[in-house]
Amino acid sequence: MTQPACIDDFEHLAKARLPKAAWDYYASGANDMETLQDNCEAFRRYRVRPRVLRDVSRIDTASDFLGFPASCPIGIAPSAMQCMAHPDGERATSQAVAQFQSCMILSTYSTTPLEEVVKPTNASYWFQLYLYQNRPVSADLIRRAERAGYRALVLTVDTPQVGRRLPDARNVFKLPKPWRLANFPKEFQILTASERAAAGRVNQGEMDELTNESLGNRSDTTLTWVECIPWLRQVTSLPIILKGILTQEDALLAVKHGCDGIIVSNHGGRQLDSVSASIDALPEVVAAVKGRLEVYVDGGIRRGSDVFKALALGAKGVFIGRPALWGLGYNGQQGVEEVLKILHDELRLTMALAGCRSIAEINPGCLCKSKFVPAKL
Ligand SMILES: Cc1cc2nc3c(=O)[nH]c(=O)nc-3n(C[C@H](O)[C@H](O)[C@H](O)COP(=O)(O)O)c2cc1C
Ligand SMILES: CC(C)CC(=O)C(=O)O
Repeated sequence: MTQPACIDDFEHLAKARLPKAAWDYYASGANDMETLQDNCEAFRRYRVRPRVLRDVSRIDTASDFLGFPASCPIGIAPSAMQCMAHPDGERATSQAVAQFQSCMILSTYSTTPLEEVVKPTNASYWFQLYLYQNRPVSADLIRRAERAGYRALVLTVDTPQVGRRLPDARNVFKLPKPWRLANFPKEFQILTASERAAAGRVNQGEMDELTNESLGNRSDTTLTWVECIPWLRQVTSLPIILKGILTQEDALLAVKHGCDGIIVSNHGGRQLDSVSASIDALPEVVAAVKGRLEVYVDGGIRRGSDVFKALALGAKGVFIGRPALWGLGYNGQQGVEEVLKILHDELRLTMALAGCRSIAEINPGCLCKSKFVPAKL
């Protein structure tokens, strides 16, 4: 292949370059990976209803993330440990997003300190948060994110425990040296198998170690609506986005608790296997919130036409997870830029061929459902 021409090409190129354990960590979903597969297939059950003869000589993809302008409504979802994909890791992703003027959500489990990721540009940076039982640790992360210039906090709510990803269990996955979870001091780092043995712990695989017991502080499995959102409101004035909402019931609770946004997401099929594809959960969430907060979606977006479909179903914007990691693994910053550019170009072409000249013109009437799901060529 001389030049990658679509997102799937980046997947193949990155796979050929990355060590197996890193590839498996990025690629895998939970258990039988039904949701992972459905995230992509569900887009194929929607068909576009194109309008013609509408002067599509100028296509405008300008959008915004929480009011901050963006060149198009495609942002980067938080994914942990990006230095395994490329030594420049999160820095490279950030540079690409800055060039592209869109939005990057940085994972708590970044392999680059959060302060070194934000660029002085018009791009938006949001910080993804896992809350720990040891709340001062979380409060400290929030204050650092505020000082560094992050514009929103994204609380991931679908991960009270980490889903079981079988390839990681088989590989006994651990973050390879010299990389570290750069937002935490040394005592929070992941133990190696021998360190675990020395500490007398059962060797149950690194992912279990990483989060269920993890970081010396333990992810807080006791989180509830009534406790954690008011706590967040008390420690920060940044907008709060909940990531991992899949039902109208929880969407309504997000509205009730004064959240600023929702990301409809199943964590890229990595948490509870057999939940709905995110694009299938989107309409009920959009209908429930009735415009009272911003609704974004991630999961399975591999084409500009997928972005178009998500917007038609009411998403304010979309986030991509693995495609950015593939671009990064293939060619660092340039690879992520190419991934964003291809999706942007595809979105623009879809809009032109569907007769939509601006993001505002994309609406539910642009889509219909199809029972026929074409086989992937
Ligand atoms: C390797 C990997 C690591 C991830 N790490 C995080 C994380 O640290 N925090 C988080 O909220 N979501 C995390 N996610 C989930 C993504 O933010 C996003 O929901 C998902 O990747 C979207 O699906 P897609 O990969 O099909 O685009 C991760 C996903 C992947 C693939
Ligand atoms: C360390 C993990 C919990 C990060 C994550 O969210 C993931 O791997 O999906």
